[in-house]
Amino acid sequence: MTLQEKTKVVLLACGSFNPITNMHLRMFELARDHLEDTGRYRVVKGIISPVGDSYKKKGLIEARHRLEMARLATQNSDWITVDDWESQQPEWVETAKVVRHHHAELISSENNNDDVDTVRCGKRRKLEKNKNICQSSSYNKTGADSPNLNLLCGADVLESFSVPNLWKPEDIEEIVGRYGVACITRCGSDPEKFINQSDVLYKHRKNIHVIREWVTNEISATHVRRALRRRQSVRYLLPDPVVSYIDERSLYSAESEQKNADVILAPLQRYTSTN
Ligand SMILES: Nc1ncnc2c1ncn2[C@@H]1O[C@H](COP(=O)(O)OP(=O)(O)OP(=O)(O)O)[C@@H](O)[C@H]1O
Ligand SMILES: O=C(O)c1ccc[n+]([C@@H]2O[C@H](COP(=O)([O-])O)[C@@H](O)[C@H]2O)c1
Repeated sequence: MTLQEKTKVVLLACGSFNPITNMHLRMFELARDHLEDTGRYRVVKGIISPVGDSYKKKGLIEARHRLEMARLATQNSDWITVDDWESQQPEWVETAKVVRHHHAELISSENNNDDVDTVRCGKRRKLEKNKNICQSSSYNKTGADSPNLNLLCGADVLESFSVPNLWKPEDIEEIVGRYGVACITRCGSDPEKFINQSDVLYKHRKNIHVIREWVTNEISATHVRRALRRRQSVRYLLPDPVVSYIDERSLYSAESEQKNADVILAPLQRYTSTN
């Protein structure tokens, strides 16, 4: 298969990123390697979409800080970018809607003959040095292929599909059926088993790429926040500029961890109240 015949893929990661960790960045690299190793895909862009404050997760600090940390973490990447559309919405937005929004943007960039790979991350000069992406950009202009948007997530998110009142069944169907998922394994997770046990996931199993992280790595934002509260070092768990950003503002404390402590998570609140 020639480069031009490969399907272009954009990876979209939705989450709290409270704060962004090295594992969040690694997810993108793992997924790109895995998809490109199949010989069928070209991963042209990664998007990080931090959730808005109205998600109301316990300990969630303000989106402006989470966005800034994500920007600092990706400032040297030539393909991963941070998008604030989701976090700017006045209410919490279902992930299916976030995926739909980014897919529509992608299609509209293609239709406008924009350079999909560079138009929204503003790193044109750097990207043009990348031969693969440069070739894929010129190919876009022919309109001959249409890009896929895959939701990039850890196995915990896939497994959360079965939590009652957390996800709407039609949203799950849309995400896996219409767009597709790139799922990174986590310690203690068994995504293949989970897919087999779920009728909707099994039906769309060809759209779910399970990507094994062989160097099991349980860096989690929860662990990072806990270490920060205990004044322990988080260096090498997070990019250095993110560590400095947190330290300079003392962003995480016992007090910040109590944010939303008595509030119900937005999706649970929304779906429980409409049942
Ligand atoms: N160690 C990890 N391995 C695989 N996926 C991960 C890992 N850490 C985070 N992710 C994934 O990154 C995405 C964003 O996750 P999120 O911001 O909730 O990170 P988190 O570290 O799991 O957060 P928290 O500990 O606050 O729940 C999710 O899809 C999540 O599954
Ligand atoms: O769309 C939904 O129904 C839905 C239900 C629960 C969670 N999500 C999204 O999944 C992500 C989970 O992030 P986190 O930090 O709670 O693991 C976050 O982006 C949420 O908006 C989405």
